Amino acid sequence: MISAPPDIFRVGINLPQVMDSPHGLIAFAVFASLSGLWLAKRFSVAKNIPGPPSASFFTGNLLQLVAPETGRDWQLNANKVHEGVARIRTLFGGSALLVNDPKALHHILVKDQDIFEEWPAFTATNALLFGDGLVATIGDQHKKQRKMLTPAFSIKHLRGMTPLFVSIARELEQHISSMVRTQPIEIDVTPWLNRFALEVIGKGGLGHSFGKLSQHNDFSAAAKDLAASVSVLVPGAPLTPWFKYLGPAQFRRFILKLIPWGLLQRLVDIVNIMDAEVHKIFAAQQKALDAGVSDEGEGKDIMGILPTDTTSGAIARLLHLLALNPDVQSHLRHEVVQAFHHQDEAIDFSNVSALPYLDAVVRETLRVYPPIPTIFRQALKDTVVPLLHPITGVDGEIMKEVYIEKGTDIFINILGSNHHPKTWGGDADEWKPERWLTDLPDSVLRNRELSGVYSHQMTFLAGKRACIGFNFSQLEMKVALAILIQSLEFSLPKDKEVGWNVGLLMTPVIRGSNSIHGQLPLVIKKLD
Ligand code: HEM
Repeated sequence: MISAPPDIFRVGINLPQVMDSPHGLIAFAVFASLSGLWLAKRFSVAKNIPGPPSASFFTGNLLQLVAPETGRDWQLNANKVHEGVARIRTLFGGSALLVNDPKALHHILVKDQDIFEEWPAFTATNALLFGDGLVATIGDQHKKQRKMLTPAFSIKHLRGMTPLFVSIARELEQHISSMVRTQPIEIDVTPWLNRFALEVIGKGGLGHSFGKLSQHNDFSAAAKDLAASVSVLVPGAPLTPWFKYLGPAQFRRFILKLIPWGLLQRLVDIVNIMDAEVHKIFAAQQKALDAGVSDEGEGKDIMGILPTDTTSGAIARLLHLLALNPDVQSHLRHEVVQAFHHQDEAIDFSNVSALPYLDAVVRETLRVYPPIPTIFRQALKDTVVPLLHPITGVDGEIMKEVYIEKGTDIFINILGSNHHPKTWGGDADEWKPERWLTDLPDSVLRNRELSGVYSHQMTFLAGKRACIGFNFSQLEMKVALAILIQSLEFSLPKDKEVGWNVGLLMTPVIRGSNSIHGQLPLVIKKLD
């Protein structure tokens, strides 16, 4: 088993600390010169658009944006103070736009989606880590791959997969129940939820089991560490498109192995573990196909999608909120027990999707706490983007639209969009499941600019690159909750405070542990 050196995931590995070590300093110098060239053209971007003051010439506002403990509030406030479009500072005086205005987002993600493409650093990083799958491609190649994958996420397909989801959730419940049978105990639920989500994607998507949920496996540990490792390396992301010019994959791996930086080495290990497992899966599938074994109904055509911990993070957030709000937890348990009477076979796609309170809890959780807070885009040419809510420029001019130069980086503020007070009202920041049980305000229902694929929110984004798995993930969350909540009660540990760190994904951590390694300790009691 390959495991991470203990201090790799400490919060302290951020840009300032990297610069404290000789290796970090050399890496930073290379990074700085390349990034300087890369950013030279960006000094003039959107000068009249107001934004927060730059915190540092070297890193602008980037370290505030991704600061583990405070980044979430910073992202929310930046768009509250500076309304729907804020100019933020990036590396070496460069600028980018942080956007949450509904009309601007509609243009960027839907209407003018061909002008705003994925960040090259994002697709390049995905290509380097996972190969040329959907998340690493753009343009026609992306369109083609997406068209091939879409049927695998249809409602018809998900209906067929529901019993499989139920049986995996039941396996999870049984393992947890066996640990808490005699008395309530504290359990870190993150590895369990991660193995659950992996098994759901493995069996549901690839027809492949990653092993028993009760057993540690390297792949699941690698998947769990992946987002944390990549998040810490985000400030170096502009370098990744250059990295492919270093030579073939074998050579690049050789070069990486020479760099004595624990975090990078862990990332190489993670990629190697995933690569080996994916090759095993391909070989097994090829064998099955050669033997004429049908894969119908198991959704093996979701091949190429890497399992992520977005959904396991969302389930963790749901359990944490239920532990924080025992009344909501009891109400939810009552609804689910009434509907299913502890009988797994009573659960199907339609009835688990239609439970009003379960649905409200899930929608509100995804709105207030989107697992991915920010997504990046880049303008491929000069363009003008209209605003729903005009802003006041630095020179006092009222701006109903913003001019965006070719090459401008756009930070889609998913979090800020879901909390927009002019859309969701003055209580937008509050977690209130009951908001979904009454009529939503006109500012939501009659707002044609709210183009998110899911429930008027940006959580799964909008347009041609919106999350293809959002129905899959809804089903997974609802089935897991419906099974766990019937027989288990979740409460908070007395001696630990859980916080959620910002990164590429939101990650639960124990406050004061100084680690970004995901942990969510909950006290779990078996109900009679
Ligand atoms: C709560 C859980 C999830 C959230 C919040 C989420 C969110 C997102 C977001 C925001 C994007 C857009 C990324 C971008 O444009 O750069 C995305 C893309 C994607 N998601 Fe999800 N996702 C979730 C679960 C899933 C699941 C369970 C699957 C697969 C089974 C999945 C598969 C994908 C794929 C393949 C893409 C790329 C789509 C494309 O480029 O066309 N997601 N997701």
